[in-house]
Amino acid sequence: MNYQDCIREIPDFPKKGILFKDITPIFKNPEAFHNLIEDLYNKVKELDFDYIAGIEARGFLVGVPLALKMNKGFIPIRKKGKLPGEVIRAEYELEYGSNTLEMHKDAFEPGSKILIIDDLLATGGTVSASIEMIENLNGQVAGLAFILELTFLNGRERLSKFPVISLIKD
Ligand SMILES: O=P(O)(O)OC[C@H]1O[C@H](OP(=O)(O)OP(=O)(O)O)[C@H](O)[C@@H]1O
Ligand SMILES: Nc1ncnc2[nH]cnc12
Repeated sequence: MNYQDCIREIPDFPKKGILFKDITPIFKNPEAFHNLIEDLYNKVKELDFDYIAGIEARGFLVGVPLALKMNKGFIPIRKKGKLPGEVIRAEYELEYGSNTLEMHKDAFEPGSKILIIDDLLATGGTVSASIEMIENLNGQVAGLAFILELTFLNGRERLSKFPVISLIKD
């Protein structure tokens, strides 16, 4: 089964007016899940990076299997209050609200090259907060990869400094 056919749309979630793209059916179908990770792998394999950073929660679903396949370390970027060590934080706005993300200050060695992974690019607020934290910790952002890009929200425009990969544009 193609992962492209496993994304369903749920209107008015989590707020009225938002058309929510639900990726959960991909992970229920091993063939679709496999195809997804294979496609992502083929798109990012030319990039030069040391670690994959995944954004909680849906970024973990794709970041962890990809990191394992590519023999790279995985770094979690989490919502506030979840990481136990010393953290750096960044506040941000997204398509349907605002929040705070955190990373461990010692998550990677200064100068490391990091590929950021998330499931979906909407306004780009979430990934921009992640870039800000990585750069403040003296990391180099090697690229940004997503399953799905909502092009009408123009998130890509604020990310023009970096290679941006998305498997599906909507
Ligand atoms: O480009 P943006 O407008 O910032 O939106 C994209 C973000 O929104 C969703 O996360 P959400 O905060 O809903 O969290 P979840 O992954 O924990 O469900 C999605 O997984 C991205 O991280
Ligand atoms: N429309 C949407 N569907 C799923 N996740 C999202 N994150 C931000 N906007 C979203």
